[in-house]
Amino acid sequence: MRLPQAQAAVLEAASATESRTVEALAAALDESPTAVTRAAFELADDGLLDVEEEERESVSLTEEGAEYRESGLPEVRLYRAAVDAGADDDPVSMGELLGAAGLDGPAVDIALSNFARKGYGRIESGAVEAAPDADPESDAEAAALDAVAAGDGTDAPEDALDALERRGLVRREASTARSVTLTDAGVTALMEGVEVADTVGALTPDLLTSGAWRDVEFTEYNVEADAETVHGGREHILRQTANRVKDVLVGMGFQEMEGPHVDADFWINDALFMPQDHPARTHWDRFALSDPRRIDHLPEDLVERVRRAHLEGVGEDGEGYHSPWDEEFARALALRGHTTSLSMRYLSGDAVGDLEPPQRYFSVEKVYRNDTLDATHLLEFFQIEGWVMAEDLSVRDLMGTFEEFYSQFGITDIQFKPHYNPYTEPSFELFGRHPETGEIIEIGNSGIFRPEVLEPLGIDCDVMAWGLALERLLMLMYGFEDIRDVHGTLCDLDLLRTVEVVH
Ligand SMILES: N[C@@H](Cc1ccccc1)C(=O)O
Repeated sequence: MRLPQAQAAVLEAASATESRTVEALAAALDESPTAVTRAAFELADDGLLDVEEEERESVSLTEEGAEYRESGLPEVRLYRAAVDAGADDDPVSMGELLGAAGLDGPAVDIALSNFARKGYGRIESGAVEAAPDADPESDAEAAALDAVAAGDGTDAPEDALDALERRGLVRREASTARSVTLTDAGVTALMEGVEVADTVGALTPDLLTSGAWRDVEFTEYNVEADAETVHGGREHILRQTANRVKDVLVGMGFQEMEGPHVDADFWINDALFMPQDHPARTHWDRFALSDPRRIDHLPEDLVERVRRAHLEGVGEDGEGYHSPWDEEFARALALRGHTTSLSMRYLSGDAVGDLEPPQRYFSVEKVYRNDTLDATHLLEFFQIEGWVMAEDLSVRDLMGTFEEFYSQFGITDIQFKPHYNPYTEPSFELFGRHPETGEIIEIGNSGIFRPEVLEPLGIDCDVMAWGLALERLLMLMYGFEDIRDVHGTLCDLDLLRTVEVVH
């Protein structure tokens, strides 16, 4: 039998009685593991070799983990120092113990937070009390560190490894281990004799520059042989969906807005008739900038008209807030909490000049909120902002627009709930049903801008507007239950690699 060089070598190095790992073969043959793997898969496809795959976990120490294995875990060092100083009888001052244990910098916090957790004692008003019966010799995490260093970390107790991983002291990686054994057909082939075919398996720079590629014989590709999975780059599903949303809205006659992520409160709130003492304008909810702290340029006339609307309202029997309105407050810079700031910039004429009805604009852009992270909230997310400016708009137009928009994503059962926004009247929240849990989740907020918003902007027709959450749309389309699977530091790479595009 004639085989390409790599396959012949792997066949000869494999054994019928003992399975050999790809790594061992690669070392013995002085070949790369990738070349051996490829040859093994090709031989397997011809029935000459069995390839066995095993998912393995490997555990290794991080730099910090190695350091603590040398010097002891900070909490263990604190405990030993405490017992030496008699803290198992009487509390001893922490400063003294830290010195004795040689702990400083970040190790101090680490020692303190793990000391109590592991039952080594208590720390109260700066004094340490050591638990007399604690036993640092049987510290499970220290033992697991030793096991990992000795190379048999995968045998260490799972909860100790979990704790070490959370502390950043060990790294756990999954890998696929492949090993091969000769099949009967492989043994027969070897006995009958294997010749190395004089073929070239891969084009090299040498072959190209010397021109030798013209004369050599190339190995046939076996496109049916199994192969290692190579994950190429791929558009993130969130970006993919954002682009689809843009296409849909452009298809519905909308133009795209763009503008700053950091903006003046004037554009984010004041132009929207949000009172300056509104709870959402406190430092709790927004990410304020300290440098630069304020915007230099605001259109003066507009500032004056917005100020008057806040104080007195608009129209003959208008009602304002009658509370002070501070221009400096309006100039403060923050990361935008919604993209309605862009709508204000466009509607005011500031972005692209004065606009005559009818007009339709949208953006699919990031917004930032100081929320508590959970399955449906992130500190930053994408908002699908949009507005339509026309004579005589009604709630029907608003609902119809959403029905048309969401139906393009296969979502046909959205629900509306009356809502309150300082800047729209009437206002509606939108809800959709989660395809997996059946739960009704909020997907957006909308309304028709109030005269108090439109009049200062110099607009005398109707404007309906909305902000929809892109991530929530994604949840409805794909059935994701935890938004952190899709983005953020904990996202599930496997899911992102394999998720199918929904059409
Ligand atoms: N800004 C609102 C959405 C919205 C935009 C425009 C009009 C009405 C509502 C939000 O972030 O929830």
